[in-house]
Amino acid sequence: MDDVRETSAWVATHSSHVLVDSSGIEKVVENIQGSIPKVEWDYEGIHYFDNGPLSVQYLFVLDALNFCFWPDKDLNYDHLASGLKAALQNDKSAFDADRLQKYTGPELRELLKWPRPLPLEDERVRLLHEVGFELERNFGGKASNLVESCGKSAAKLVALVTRHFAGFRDHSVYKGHQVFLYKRAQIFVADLWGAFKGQGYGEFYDIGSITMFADYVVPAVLEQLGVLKYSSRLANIIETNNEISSGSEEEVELRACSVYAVEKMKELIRIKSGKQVLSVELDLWLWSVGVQCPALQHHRTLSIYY
Ligand SMILES: Nc1nc2c(c(CN[C@H]3C=C[C@H](O)[C@@H]3O)cn2[C@@H]2O[C@H](COP(=O)(O)O)[C@@H](O)[C@H]2O)c(=O)[nH]1
Repeated sequence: MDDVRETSAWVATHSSHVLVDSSGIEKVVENIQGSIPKVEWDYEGIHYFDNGPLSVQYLFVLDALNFCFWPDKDLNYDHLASGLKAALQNDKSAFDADRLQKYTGPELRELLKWPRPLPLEDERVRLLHEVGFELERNFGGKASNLVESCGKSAAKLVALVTRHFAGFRDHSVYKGHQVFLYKRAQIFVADLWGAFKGQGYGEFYDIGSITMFADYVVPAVLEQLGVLKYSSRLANIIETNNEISSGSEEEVELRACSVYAVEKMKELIRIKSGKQVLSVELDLWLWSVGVQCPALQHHRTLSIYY
């Protein structure tokens, strides 16, 4: 994803609140000695997988809703992944394109067995409708057709998803420049690659083109590792759990600097050890470290993008 890589680098070199510290990157790379801890996709055992097109439909619905869990302190990503899995096991047609277009907020809550309104519930429902509608209109109702039309190219799939599904168009304007982060579109590709183990619907000859997924967990991990440094004002906002608005300089810098830092880390691993790791692999390692550390404080932005 050249757009993501290039525009994130632009932010990192013009940033005012977040600094990517190259000595922090060097320390991390030294510590891991050329091999990042291997984290298996679905190490938690929470995702639906049957090795067929229904798994693709599941992952697309999952990533359409894969954002903003923190406003409910008891809700997290695991609830979404396992809730959708149970819903599908219970009713194989639950994610058919026509059904997706009809869900209401209370029905979605019921599907996930969540006892109260979900954060940004109206947006979640709107995005489900969009997925159902666009899949039906352009892809015969099936996410597997969308994937098949990309000729095993991750970059093409991200481009196609962001072209057809407005909710996946994760971008901002920063200091007058358009910045692309495409977190949910890219994680959909990574989820396919991980779930299908690089085969079938998960085979992408250019999986190396995907960047890390700029969410709210990985930036916090990078800060803990000394890779990101925050201005004292930004550090204070995060420590006191104050919200940061979507599209603000601070928010775009937190996300874009994370993409840039992971790209730099990948480059340094290659230089030091000759090993070619993928941003997807670095991301899953960093993310799994973050979610296993409940005390880690992350930035809080109300956003449909992550
Ligand atoms: N960078 C990055 N961000 C990720 C994921 C995943 C899940 N990936 C699955 C794929 C295979 C594995 O087995 C994982 O289960 C979720 N998120 C983001 O985290 C946040 C949720 O945090 P909390 O509220 O604490 O649950 C939220 O922004 C969500 O969008 C990832 O892999 N990378």
